Amino acid sequence: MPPHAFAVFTDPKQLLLDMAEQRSVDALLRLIVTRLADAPAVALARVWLTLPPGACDVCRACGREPGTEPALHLAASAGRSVADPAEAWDRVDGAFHRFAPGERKVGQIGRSGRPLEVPAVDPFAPWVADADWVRREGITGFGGQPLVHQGRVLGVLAAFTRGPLDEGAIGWLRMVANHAAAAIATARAFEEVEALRRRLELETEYLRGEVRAAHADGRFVGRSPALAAVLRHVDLVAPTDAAVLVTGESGTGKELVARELHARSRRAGRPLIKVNCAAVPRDLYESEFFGHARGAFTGAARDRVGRFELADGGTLFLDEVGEIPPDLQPKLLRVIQEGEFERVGDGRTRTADVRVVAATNRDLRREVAAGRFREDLYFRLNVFPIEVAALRRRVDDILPLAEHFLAAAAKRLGRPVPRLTPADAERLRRYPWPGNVRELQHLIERAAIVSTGRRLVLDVPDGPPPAAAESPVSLPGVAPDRLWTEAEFRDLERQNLRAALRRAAGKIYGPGGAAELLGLKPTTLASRMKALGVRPNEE
Ligand SMILES: Nc1ncnc2c1ncn2[C@@H]1O[C@H](COP(=O)(O)OP(=O)(O)OP(=O)(O)O)[C@@H](O)[C@H]1O
Repeated sequence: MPPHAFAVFTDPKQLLLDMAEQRSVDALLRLIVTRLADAPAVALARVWLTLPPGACDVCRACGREPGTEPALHLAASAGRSVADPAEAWDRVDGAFHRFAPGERKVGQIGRSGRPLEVPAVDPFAPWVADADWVRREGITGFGGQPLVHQGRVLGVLAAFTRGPLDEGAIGWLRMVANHAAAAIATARAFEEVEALRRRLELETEYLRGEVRAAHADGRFVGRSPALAAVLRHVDLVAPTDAAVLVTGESGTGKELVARELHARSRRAGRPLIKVNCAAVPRDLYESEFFGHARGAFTGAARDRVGRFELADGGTLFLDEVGEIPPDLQPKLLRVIQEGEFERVGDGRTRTADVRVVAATNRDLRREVAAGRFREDLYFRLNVFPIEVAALRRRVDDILPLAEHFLAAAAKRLGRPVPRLTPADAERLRRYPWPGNVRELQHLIERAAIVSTGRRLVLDVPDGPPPAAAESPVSLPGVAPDRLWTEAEFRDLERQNLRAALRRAAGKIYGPGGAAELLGLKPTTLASRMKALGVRPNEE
Protein backbone atom coordinates (compact mmCIF):
# COMPACT_ATOMS: atom_id res chain seq x y z
CA MET A 1 0.00 0.00 0.00
CA PRO A 2 2.08 2.96 -1.16
CA PRO A 3 1.33 6.43 0.27
CA HIS A 4 -0.62 8.45 -2.31
CA ALA A 5 -2.02 11.91 -3.00
CA PHE A 6 -4.58 11.80 -0.21
CA ALA A 7 -2.45 9.82 2.17
CA VAL A 8 -3.43 10.17 5.79
CA PHE A 9 0.15 9.46 6.86
CA THR A 10 3.22 10.91 5.21
CA ASP A 11 5.38 7.95 6.28
CA PRO A 12 3.18 5.23 7.80
CA LYS A 13 5.90 2.57 7.99
CA GLN A 14 8.14 4.84 10.03
CA LEU A 15 5.18 5.59 12.28
CA LEU A 16 4.62 1.88 12.94
CA LEU A 17 8.29 1.52 13.89
CA ASP A 18 8.19 4.58 16.14
CA MET A 19 4.99 3.41 17.82
CA ALA A 20 6.64 0.17 18.84
CA GLU A 21 9.24 2.17 20.78
CA GLN A 22 6.81 4.03 23.02
CA ARG A 23 6.72 3.22 26.74
CA SER A 24 3.95 5.60 27.80
CA VAL A 25 0.36 5.77 26.58
CA ASP A 26 0.35 9.58 26.44
CA ALA A 27 3.49 9.73 24.30
CA LEU A 28 2.14 7.01 22.03
CA LEU A 29 -1.16 8.76 21.41
CA ARG A 30 0.52 12.12 20.82
CA LEU A 31 2.81 10.47 18.30
CA ILE A 32 -0.11 8.99 16.37
CA VAL A 33 -2.22 12.15 16.20
CA THR A 34 0.66 14.48 15.37
CA ARG A 35 1.92 12.18 12.57
CA LEU A 36 -1.63 11.98 11.19
CA ALA A 37 -2.05 15.74 11.39
CA ASP A 38 1.31 16.20 9.59
CA ALA A 39 -0.28 14.82 6.43
CA PRO A 40 -1.70 17.67 4.31
CA ALA A 41 -4.94 15.73 3.76
CA VAL A 42 -5.72 15.49 7.47
CA ALA A 43 -7.51 18.38 9.17
CA LEU A 44 -7.96 16.88 12.63
CA ALA A 45 -6.81 13.62 14.21
CA ARG A 46 -8.04 12.38 17.56
CA VAL A 47 -7.90 9.41 19.91
CA TRP A 48 -10.48 8.72 22.61
CA LEU A 49 -9.78 6.09 25.27
CA THR A 50 -12.35 3.92 27.05
CA LEU A 51 -12.14 4.76 30.76
CA PRO A 52 -14.18 3.65 33.78
CA PRO A 53 -16.30 6.27 35.59
CA GLY A 54 -14.25 8.77 37.59
CA ALA A 55 -10.93 7.78 36.00
CA CYS A 56 -10.54 10.73 33.61
CA ASP A 57 -8.23 13.49 34.87
CA VAL A 58 -9.71 16.02 32.44
CA CYS A 59 -13.29 15.40 33.62
CA ARG A 60 -12.13 15.62 37.24
CA ALA A 61 -10.26 18.86 36.62
CA CYS A 62 -13.35 20.34 34.91
CA GLY A 63 -15.63 19.14 37.73
CA ARG A 64 -17.72 16.97 35.38
CA GLU A 65 -19.99 14.29 36.84
CA PRO A 66 -18.13 10.94 36.67
CA GLY A 67 -21.11 9.12 35.07
CA THR A 68 -22.03 5.51 35.81
CA GLU A 69 -20.54 3.49 32.94
CA PRO A 70 -17.29 3.42 30.98
CA ALA A 71 -17.14 6.13 28.29
CA LEU A 72 -14.77 7.35 25.59
CA HIS A 73 -12.60 10.25 26.71
CA LEU A 74 -10.54 12.37 24.34
CA ALA A 75 -6.89 11.65 25.17
CA ALA A 76 -4.97 13.19 22.24
CA SER A 77 -5.80 15.65 19.49
CA ALA A 78 -3.85 17.42 16.72
CA GLY A 79 -4.72 19.35 13.60
CA ARG A 80 -4.73 22.66 11.80
CA SER A 81 -7.54 25.10 11.21
CA VAL A 82 -7.55 26.77 7.79
CA ALA A 83 -10.20 29.29 8.85
CA ASP A 84 -8.21 30.46 11.87
CA PRO A 85 -4.62 29.18 11.90
CA ALA A 86 -4.15 30.51 15.45
CA GLU A 87 -6.81 28.16 16.80
CA ALA A 88 -5.41 25.34 18.99
CA TRP A 89 -6.67 21.91 18.01
CA ASP A 90 -4.51 19.99 20.40
CA ARG A 91 -6.69 20.59 23.46
CA VAL A 92 -8.50 17.60 24.87
CA ASP A 93 -10.98 19.33 27.17
CA GLY A 94 -13.46 20.78 24.67
CA ALA A 95 -17.10 20.06 23.81
CA PHE A 96 -16.39 16.63 22.27
CA HIS A 97 -14.25 15.39 25.13
CA ARG A 98 -16.53 12.56 26.25
CA PHE A 99 -18.87 10.21 24.38
CA ALA A 100 -21.10 7.68 26.11
CA PRO A 101 -21.34 4.26 24.41
CA GLY A 102 -23.43 4.67 21.25
CA GLU A 103 -23.38 8.48 21.41
CA ARG A 104 -22.70 10.03 17.96
CA LYS A 105 -20.26 8.41 15.55
CA VAL A 106 -17.40 7.97 18.00
CA GLY A 107 -19.66 6.36 20.61
CA GLN A 108 -21.09 4.05 17.94
CA ILE A 109 -17.62 2.86 16.91
CA GLY A 110 -16.77 2.34 20.59
CA ARG A 111 -19.91 0.30 21.24
CA SER A 112 -19.94 -1.79 18.05
CA GLY A 113 -16.18 -2.27 17.80
CA ARG A 114 -16.53 -1.68 14.04
CA PRO A 115 -15.00 1.05 11.86
CA LEU A 116 -17.15 3.81 10.47
CA GLU A 117 -16.04 5.72 7.41
CA VAL A 118 -17.66 8.60 5.59
CA PRO A 119 -15.63 9.09 2.38
CA ALA A 120 -17.60 12.21 1.30
CA VAL A 121 -19.03 14.24 4.17
CA ASP A 122 -22.28 16.11 3.60
CA PRO A 123 -22.34 19.03 6.05
CA PHE A 124 -26.13 18.78 6.21
CA ALA A 125 -26.23 15.09 7.13
CA PRO A 126 -28.06 14.63 10.44
CA TRP A 127 -25.03 13.06 12.17
CA VAL A 128 -22.81 16.11 11.58
CA ALA A 129 -22.44 17.77 14.98
CA ASP A 130 -21.23 21.15 13.76
CA ALA A 131 -22.16 21.85 10.12
CA ASP A 132 -20.57 25.31 10.25
CA TRP A 133 -17.22 23.87 11.29
CA VAL A 134 -17.36 21.26 8.51
CA ARG A 135 -18.02 23.95 5.87
CA ARG A 136 -15.60 26.52 7.27
CA GLU A 137 -12.76 24.00 7.46
CA GLY A 138 -13.49 22.28 4.15
CA ILE A 139 -13.91 18.85 5.80
CA THR A 140 -14.81 16.21 3.25
CA GLY A 141 -13.97 12.85 4.83
CA PHE A 142 -14.19 11.06 8.16
CA GLY A 143 -12.50 7.80 9.10
CA GLY A 144 -13.07 6.28 12.53
CA GLN A 145 -11.42 3.05 13.72
CA PRO A 146 -11.94 1.12 16.93
CA LEU A 147 -8.77 0.29 18.87
CA VAL A 148 -9.39 -3.37 19.66
CA HIS A 149 -7.08 -5.56 21.71
CA GLN A 150 -7.98 -9.11 22.72
CA GLY A 151 -11.64 -8.43 21.95
CA ARG A 152 -11.83 -5.25 24.09
CA VAL A 153 -12.38 -1.81 22.60
CA LEU A 154 -9.63 0.27 24.19
CA GLY A 155 -10.63 3.41 22.32
CA VAL A 156 -11.32 5.08 18.98
CA LEU A 157 -8.97 6.68 16.47
CA ALA A 158 -10.55 9.19 14.08
CA ALA A 159 -9.37 11.48 11.30
CA PHE A 160 -11.27 14.31 9.63
CA THR A 161 -9.84 14.91 6.18
CA ARG A 162 -9.78 17.61 3.54
CA GLY A 163 -10.17 15.65 0.33
CA PRO A 164 -11.97 12.34 -0.24
CA LEU A 165 -10.99 9.39 1.92
CA ASP A 166 -10.21 6.52 -0.44
CA GLU A 167 -9.60 2.82 0.12
CA GLY A 168 -5.83 3.23 0.36
CA ALA A 169 -6.07 5.82 3.12
CA ILE A 170 -8.68 3.76 4.97
CA GLY A 171 -6.41 0.71 4.75
CA TRP A 172 -3.51 2.55 6.39
CA LEU A 173 -5.78 3.99 9.04
CA ARG A 174 -6.94 0.47 9.87
CA MET A 175 -3.43 -0.87 10.07
CA VAL A 176 -2.29 1.98 12.33
CA ALA A 177 -5.35 1.47 14.55
CA ASN A 178 -4.56 -2.24 14.94
CA HIS A 179 -0.94 -1.52 15.83
CA ALA A 180 -2.03 1.32 18.13
CA ALA A 181 -4.29 -1.02 20.13
CA ALA A 182 -1.43 -3.46 20.68
CA ALA A 183 0.98 -0.61 21.46
CA ILE A 184 -1.46 0.87 24.02
CA ALA A 185 -1.68 -2.51 25.75
CA THR A 186 2.13 -2.75 25.80
CA ALA A 187 2.62 0.81 27.04
CA ARG A 188 0.02 0.19 29.76
CA ALA A 189 1.87 -2.92 30.82
CA PHE A 190 5.10 -0.89 31.05
CA GLU A 191 3.36 1.84 33.04
CA GLU A 192 1.85 -0.78 35.31
CA VAL A 193 5.23 -2.33 36.02
CA GLU A 194 6.67 1.12 36.72
CA ALA A 195 3.76 2.05 39.01
CA LEU A 196 4.07 -1.26 40.86
CA ARG A 197 7.80 -0.72 41.26
CA ARG A 198 7.20 2.74 42.74
CA ARG A 199 4.46 1.42 44.99
CA LEU A 200 6.69 -1.38 46.17
CA GLU A 201 9.40 1.14 47.00
CA LEU A 202 6.87 3.13 48.97
CA GLU A 203 5.60 0.08 50.82
CA THR A 204 9.12 -1.08 51.60
CA GLU A 205 10.01 2.32 53.00
CA TYR A 206 6.79 2.33 55.02
CA LEU A 207 7.47 -1.12 56.45
CA ARG A 208 11.08 -0.20 57.24
CA GLY A 209 9.75 2.75 59.24
CA GLU A 210 7.31 0.47 61.04
CA VAL A 211 10.08 -1.98 61.90
CA ARG A 212 12.27 0.85 63.19
CA ALA A 213 9.38 2.18 65.26
CA ALA A 214 8.67 -1.30 66.64
CA HIS A 215 12.33 -1.67 67.64
CA ALA A 216 12.41 1.68 69.39
CA ASP A 217 10.85 1.30 72.79
CA GLY A 218 8.77 4.42 72.16
CA ARG A 219 9.72 5.90 75.52
CA PHE A 220 10.34 9.61 75.79
CA VAL A 221 13.72 10.22 77.27
CA GLY A 222 14.79 13.58 78.64
CA ARG A 223 14.46 15.83 81.65
CA SER A 224 14.26 19.30 80.13
CA PRO A 225 11.33 21.59 81.00
CA ALA A 226 10.60 21.84 77.25
CA LEU A 227 10.09 18.08 76.94
CA ALA A 228 8.03 18.00 80.14
CA ALA A 229 5.73 20.67 78.61
CA VAL A 230 5.32 18.59 75.44
CA LEU A 231 4.34 15.54 77.51
CA ARG A 232 1.84 17.61 79.51
CA HIS A 233 0.23 18.72 76.25
CA VAL A 234 0.17 15.14 74.97
CA ASP A 235 -1.61 14.06 78.16
CA LEU A 236 -4.13 16.84 77.81
CA VAL A 237 -5.12 16.33 74.19
CA ALA A 238 -4.61 12.56 73.67
CA PRO A 239 -8.03 11.47 75.01
CA THR A 240 -9.88 13.96 72.80
CA ASP A 241 -10.44 13.52 69.05
CA ALA A 242 -8.95 16.95 68.26
CA ALA A 243 -6.58 17.24 65.29
CA VAL A 244 -3.03 17.92 66.46
CA LEU A 245 -0.30 19.67 64.51
CA VAL A 246 3.18 18.76 65.75
CA THR A 247 5.85 21.22 64.65
CA GLY A 248 9.60 21.23 65.06
CA GLU A 249 12.81 20.70 63.15
CA SER A 250 13.58 17.40 61.48
CA GLY A 251 14.59 14.66 63.92
CA THR A 252 13.27 16.33 67.09
CA GLY A 253 10.80 13.52 67.91
CA LYS A 254 7.58 14.64 66.19
CA GLU A 255 6.70 11.11 65.13
CA LEU A 256 7.28 9.91 68.66
CA VAL A 257 4.76 12.53 69.83
CA ALA A 258 2.24 11.27 67.26
CA ARG A 259 2.71 7.67 68.43
CA GLU A 260 2.32 8.73 72.04
CA LEU A 261 -0.88 10.65 71.23
CA HIS A 262 -2.29 7.53 69.61
CA ALA A 263 -1.14 5.22 72.41
CA ARG A 264 -2.82 7.36 75.05
CA SER A 265 -6.07 7.82 73.09
CA ARG A 266 -9.26 5.75 73.10
CA ARG A 267 -8.20 4.69 69.60
CA ALA A 268 -5.12 2.85 70.88
CA GLY A 269 -6.63 -0.55 70.04
CA ARG A 270 -7.07 0.47 66.40
CA PRO A 271 -4.30 1.15 63.88
CA LEU A 272 -1.99 4.12 63.70
CA ILE A 273 -1.35 4.61 60.00
CA LYS A 274 1.42 6.85 58.77
CA VAL A 275 1.83 8.66 55.47
CA ASN A 276 5.09 10.44 54.76
CA CYS A 277 3.66 13.11 52.47
CA ALA A 278 7.13 13.99 51.15
CA ALA A 279 7.74 10.47 49.91
CA VAL A 280 4.55 9.95 47.89
CA PRO A 281 5.04 10.47 44.15
CA ARG A 282 2.82 13.32 42.99
CA ASP A 283 0.61 11.26 40.70
CA LEU A 284 -0.02 8.64 43.38
CA TYR A 285 -1.19 11.00 46.13
CA GLU A 286 -4.89 10.57 45.65
CA SER A 287 -4.72 6.80 45.43
CA GLU A 288 -2.38 6.69 48.44
CA PHE A 289 -4.85 8.67 50.56
CA PHE A 290 -8.17 7.42 49.26
CA GLY A 291 -7.42 4.17 47.39
CA HIS A 292 -8.43 3.27 43.86
CA ALA A 293 -10.61 0.93 41.86
CA ARG A 294 -9.10 -1.67 39.58
CA GLY A 295 -8.39 -0.16 36.16
CA ALA A 296 -8.78 3.42 37.42
CA PHE A 297 -5.44 4.25 35.81
CA THR A 298 -2.54 2.36 34.32
CA GLY A 299 -0.85 0.49 37.11
CA ALA A 300 -4.09 -0.01 39.04
CA ALA A 301 -4.11 -3.78 38.61
CA ARG A 302 -6.49 -4.37 41.51
CA ASP A 303 -8.66 -2.49 43.98
CA ARG A 304 -6.59 -0.76 46.63
CA VAL A 305 -7.54 0.54 50.04
CA GLY A 306 -6.22 4.03 50.82
CA ARG A 307 -4.60 5.12 54.07
CA PHE A 308 -7.79 6.82 55.29
CA GLU A 309 -9.72 3.58 55.06
CA LEU A 310 -6.89 1.66 56.71
CA ALA A 311 -6.92 4.13 59.60
CA ASP A 312 -10.70 3.84 60.13
CA GLY A 313 -11.37 3.95 63.88
CA GLY A 314 -7.72 4.82 64.52
CA THR A 315 -5.27 7.64 63.89
CA LEU A 316 -3.74 8.86 60.65
CA PHE A 317 -0.33 10.43 61.03
CA LEU A 318 0.43 12.82 58.18
CA ASP A 319 4.18 13.36 58.36
CA GLU A 320 5.61 16.34 56.45
CA VAL A 321 2.08 17.59 55.81
CA GLY A 322 3.45 20.82 54.24
CA GLU A 323 4.43 18.78 51.17
CA ILE A 324 0.85 17.95 50.16
CA PRO A 325 0.26 19.35 46.67
CA PRO A 326 -2.29 22.20 46.46
CA ASP A 327 -4.66 20.26 44.19
CA LEU A 328 -5.12 17.54 46.80
CA GLN A 329 -5.66 19.90 49.72
CA PRO A 330 -9.44 20.45 49.12
CA LYS A 331 -10.00 16.68 49.13
CA LEU A 332 -8.06 16.31 52.33
CA LEU A 333 -10.07 19.13 53.89
CA ARG A 334 -13.31 17.39 52.90
CA VAL A 335 -12.38 14.06 54.43
CA ILE A 336 -11.19 15.75 57.63
CA GLN A 337 -14.33 17.88 57.86
CA GLU A 338 -16.95 15.41 56.72
CA GLY A 339 -15.22 12.05 56.93
CA GLU A 340 -16.18 11.40 53.29
CA PHE A 341 -14.10 10.48 50.27
CA GLU A 342 -14.14 8.44 47.05
CA ARG A 343 -11.56 5.97 45.77
CA VAL A 344 -9.99 7.01 42.45
CA GLY A 345 -12.08 5.59 39.62
CA ASP A 346 -14.97 4.63 41.89
CA GLY A 347 -17.95 6.97 42.26
CA ARG A 348 -19.16 5.49 45.60
CA THR A 349 -18.81 7.86 48.55
CA ARG A 350 -17.17 6.15 51.53
CA THR A 351 -16.70 7.23 55.09
CA ALA A 352 -13.89 6.85 57.59
CA ASP A 353 -13.72 7.81 61.26
CA VAL A 354 -10.16 9.02 61.54
CA ARG A 355 -8.28 11.23 63.96
CA VAL A 356 -5.62 13.21 62.18
CA VAL A 357 -2.26 14.04 63.67
CA ALA A 358 -0.03 16.01 61.31
CA ALA A 359 3.60 17.01 61.57
CA THR A 360 5.75 19.49 59.73
CA ASN A 361 9.17 21.04 59.92
CA ARG A 362 8.05 23.93 57.74
CA ASP A 363 6.51 27.15 58.92
CA LEU A 364 2.97 26.39 57.72
CA ARG A 365 1.75 29.93 58.42
CA ARG A 366 4.35 31.17 55.97
CA GLU A 367 3.23 28.53 53.47
CA VAL A 368 -0.34 29.82 53.90
CA ALA A 369 0.79 33.43 53.37
CA ALA A 370 2.69 32.37 50.23
CA GLY A 371 -0.46 30.70 48.87
CA ARG A 372 1.04 27.20 48.90
CA PHE A 373 -1.10 25.86 51.71
CA ARG A 374 -4.84 26.39 52.16
CA GLU A 375 -5.69 28.47 55.19
CA ASP A 376 -8.87 26.48 55.99
CA LEU A 377 -6.89 23.23 55.93
CA TYR A 378 -4.21 24.77 58.15
CA PHE A 379 -6.84 25.72 60.76
CA ARG A 380 -8.40 22.25 60.57
CA LEU A 381 -5.05 20.56 61.19
CA ASN A 382 -3.88 23.01 63.79
CA VAL A 383 -6.72 22.63 66.31
CA PHE A 384 -4.13 21.80 68.96
CA PRO A 385 -0.52 22.74 68.19
CA ILE A 386 2.40 21.03 69.90
CA GLU A 387 5.88 22.37 69.29
CA VAL A 388 8.88 20.14 69.86
CA ALA A 389 11.96 22.24 70.55
CA ALA A 390 15.25 21.67 68.76
CA LEU A 391 17.73 19.61 70.80
CA ARG A 392 20.13 22.57 71.14
CA ARG A 393 17.35 24.37 73.01
CA ARG A 394 17.04 21.55 75.54
CA VAL A 395 20.62 20.73 76.34
CA ASP A 396 19.48 18.90 79.49
CA ASP A 397 18.08 16.11 77.31
CA ILE A 398 21.33 15.40 75.47
CA LEU A 399 23.05 13.19 78.04
CA PRO A 400 20.01 11.12 79.06
CA LEU A 401 19.30 10.55 75.37
CA ALA A 402 22.90 9.61 74.62
CA GLU A 403 22.92 7.13 77.52
CA HIS A 404 19.58 5.70 76.43
CA PHE A 405 20.75 5.16 72.83
CA LEU A 406 24.06 3.75 74.05
CA ALA A 407 22.35 1.21 76.31
CA ALA A 408 19.95 0.19 73.53
CA ALA A 409 22.78 -0.19 70.98
CA ALA A 410 24.96 -2.22 73.40
CA LYS A 411 22.03 -4.52 74.12
CA ARG A 412 21.44 -5.08 70.42
CA LEU A 413 25.13 -5.78 69.86
CA GLY A 414 25.32 -8.04 72.92
CA ARG A 415 28.15 -6.02 74.44
CA PRO A 416 28.64 -4.35 77.81
CA VAL A 417 27.51 -0.73 77.88
CA PRO A 418 30.55 1.54 77.33
CA ARG A 419 30.99 4.56 79.56
CA LEU A 420 30.63 8.18 78.56
CA THR A 421 33.57 10.13 80.00
CA PRO A 422 33.03 13.65 81.39
CA ALA A 423 34.96 14.96 78.35
CA ASP A 424 32.63 13.08 75.96
CA ALA A 425 29.64 14.43 77.83
CA GLU A 426 30.93 17.97 77.50
CA ARG A 427 31.51 17.57 73.74
CA LEU A 428 28.02 16.19 73.30
CA ARG A 429 26.52 19.09 75.25
CA ARG A 430 28.43 21.72 73.31
CA TYR A 431 27.61 20.47 69.81
CA PRO A 432 24.51 22.21 68.32
CA TRP A 433 22.91 19.06 66.78
CA PRO A 434 21.46 20.45 63.56
CA GLY A 435 20.00 16.97 62.89
CA ASN A 436 18.55 16.89 66.43
CA VAL A 437 17.79 13.61 68.25
CA ARG A 438 18.09 11.54 65.07
CA GLU A 439 21.65 12.81 64.52
CA LEU A 440 22.54 12.08 68.15
CA GLN A 441 21.03 8.60 67.87
CA HIS A 442 23.01 7.79 64.70
CA LEU A 443 26.23 9.14 66.14
CA ILE A 444 25.87 7.08 69.30
CA GLU A 445 24.91 3.93 67.36
CA ARG A 446 27.97 4.36 65.15
CA ALA A 447 30.16 4.88 68.19
CA ALA A 448 28.75 1.74 69.84
CA ILE A 449 29.58 -0.31 66.74
CA VAL A 450 33.17 0.88 66.39
CA SER A 451 33.97 0.80 70.14
CA THR A 452 34.85 -2.78 70.94
CA GLY A 453 36.51 -2.13 74.31
CA ARG A 454 35.05 -0.49 77.42
CA ARG A 455 36.10 2.91 76.14
CA LEU A 456 33.71 4.70 73.82
CA VAL A 457 35.16 6.16 70.61
CA LEU A 458 33.01 9.21 70.01
CA ASP A 459 33.27 11.20 66.82
CA VAL A 460 31.47 14.43 67.66
CA PRO A 461 32.00 17.12 65.00
CA ASP A 462 33.58 20.33 66.22
CA GLY A 463 30.57 22.60 66.27
CA PRO A 464 30.12 26.10 67.56
CA PRO A 465 28.88 26.38 71.14
CA PRO A 466 25.07 26.25 71.46
CA ALA A 467 24.76 30.02 71.85
CA ALA A 468 26.17 30.57 68.36
CA ALA A 469 23.79 28.06 66.86
CA GLU A 470 20.86 30.06 68.21
CA SER A 471 21.52 32.98 65.86
CA PRO A 472 19.15 33.24 62.91
CA VAL A 473 20.13 31.37 59.77
CA SER A 474 22.19 33.51 57.45
CA LEU A 475 23.99 32.74 54.24
CA PRO A 476 27.56 33.93 53.89
CA GLY A 477 27.85 36.95 51.62
CA VAL A 478 24.12 37.51 51.48
CA ALA A 479 22.39 40.52 52.98
CA PRO A 480 20.04 39.35 55.77
CA ASP A 481 17.03 41.08 54.20
CA ARG A 482 17.67 39.63 50.73
CA LEU A 483 14.46 38.11 49.33
CA TRP A 484 14.55 35.06 47.12
CA THR A 485 12.06 34.33 44.38
CA GLU A 486 10.62 30.83 44.33
CA ALA A 487 12.79 29.96 41.31
CA GLU A 488 15.95 31.28 42.99
CA PHE A 489 15.09 29.42 46.13
CA ARG A 490 14.62 26.15 44.29
CA ASP A 491 17.91 26.74 42.55
CA LEU A 492 19.63 27.32 45.88
CA GLU A 493 18.11 24.14 47.22
CA ARG A 494 19.25 22.26 44.13
CA GLN A 495 22.82 23.54 44.61
CA ASN A 496 22.70 22.62 48.27
CA LEU A 497 21.54 19.07 47.53
CA ARG A 498 24.26 18.68 44.89
CA ALA A 499 26.91 19.92 47.32
CA ALA A 500 25.78 17.44 49.99
CA LEU A 501 25.70 14.58 47.47
CA ARG A 502 29.18 15.45 46.26
CA ARG A 503 30.48 15.48 49.83
CA ALA A 504 28.79 12.13 50.47
CA ALA A 505 30.12 10.69 47.17
CA GLY A 506 26.57 10.16 45.90
CA LYS A 507 25.46 8.21 48.97
CA ILE A 508 21.96 9.10 50.20
CA TYR A 509 21.26 6.65 53.03
CA GLY A 510 23.25 5.72 56.11
CA PRO A 511 26.14 7.22 58.05
CA GLY A 512 27.90 10.03 56.21
CA GLY A 513 25.17 9.95 53.55
CA ALA A 514 23.73 13.16 52.12
CA ALA A 515 20.49 12.77 54.12
CA GLU A 516 22.44 12.75 57.36
CA LEU A 517 24.58 15.73 56.31
CA LEU A 518 21.42 17.70 55.57
CA GLY A 519 19.52 16.50 58.64
CA LEU A 520 16.79 15.03 56.43
CA LYS A 521 15.11 11.66 56.28
CA PRO A 522 16.52 9.70 53.32
CA THR A 523 13.02 9.34 51.82
CA THR A 524 12.46 13.09 52.08
CA LEU A 525 15.82 13.76 50.42
CA ALA A 526 15.04 11.25 47.66
CA SER A 527 11.70 12.88 46.90
CA ARG A 528 13.21 16.39 46.91
CA MET A 529 15.93 15.19 44.53
CA LYS A 530 13.26 13.82 42.25
CA ALA A 531 11.21 17.01 42.41
CA LEU A 532 14.26 19.19 41.68
CA GLY A 533 15.73 16.88 39.05
CA VAL A 534 18.92 16.16 41.00
CA ARG A 535 20.66 12.82 40.49
CA PRO A 536 22.99 11.22 43.06
CA ASN A 537 26.14 11.19 40.93
CA GLU A 538 26.12 14.38 38.88
CA GLU A 539 29.20 16.28 38.02
N1 LIG B 1 12.71 12.28 73.58
C1 LIG B 1 13.07 11.19 72.90
N2 LIG B 1 13.33 10.05 73.56
C2 LIG B 1 13.75 8.94 72.90
N3 LIG B 1 13.92 8.89 71.57
C3 LIG B 1 13.66 9.99 70.87
C4 LIG B 1 13.22 11.19 71.48
N4 LIG B 1 13.03 12.12 70.53
C5 LIG B 1 13.34 11.54 69.36
N5 LIG B 1 13.71 10.25 69.54
C6 LIG B 1 14.15 9.31 68.49
O1 LIG B 1 14.84 10.06 67.49
C7 LIG B 1 14.53 9.60 66.19
C8 LIG B 1 13.90 10.75 65.39
O2 LIG B 1 12.65 11.06 65.94
P1 LIG B 1 11.33 11.26 65.03
O3 LIG B 1 11.38 10.37 63.84
O4 LIG B 1 10.16 11.19 65.92
O5 LIG B 1 11.60 12.76 64.56
P2 LIG B 1 10.73 13.69 63.60
O6 LIG B 1 10.72 15.03 64.23
O7 LIG B 1 9.42 13.04 63.34
O8 LIG B 1 11.62 13.73 62.29
P3 LIG B 1 11.19 14.19 60.78
O9 LIG B 1 10.77 15.61 60.85
O10 LIG B 1 12.47 14.01 60.02
O11 LIG B 1 10.08 13.26 60.38
C9 LIG B 1 13.58 8.44 66.38
O12 LIG B 1 14.31 7.24 66.32
C10 LIG B 1 12.99 8.65 67.76
O13 LIG B 1 12.60 7.43 68.36
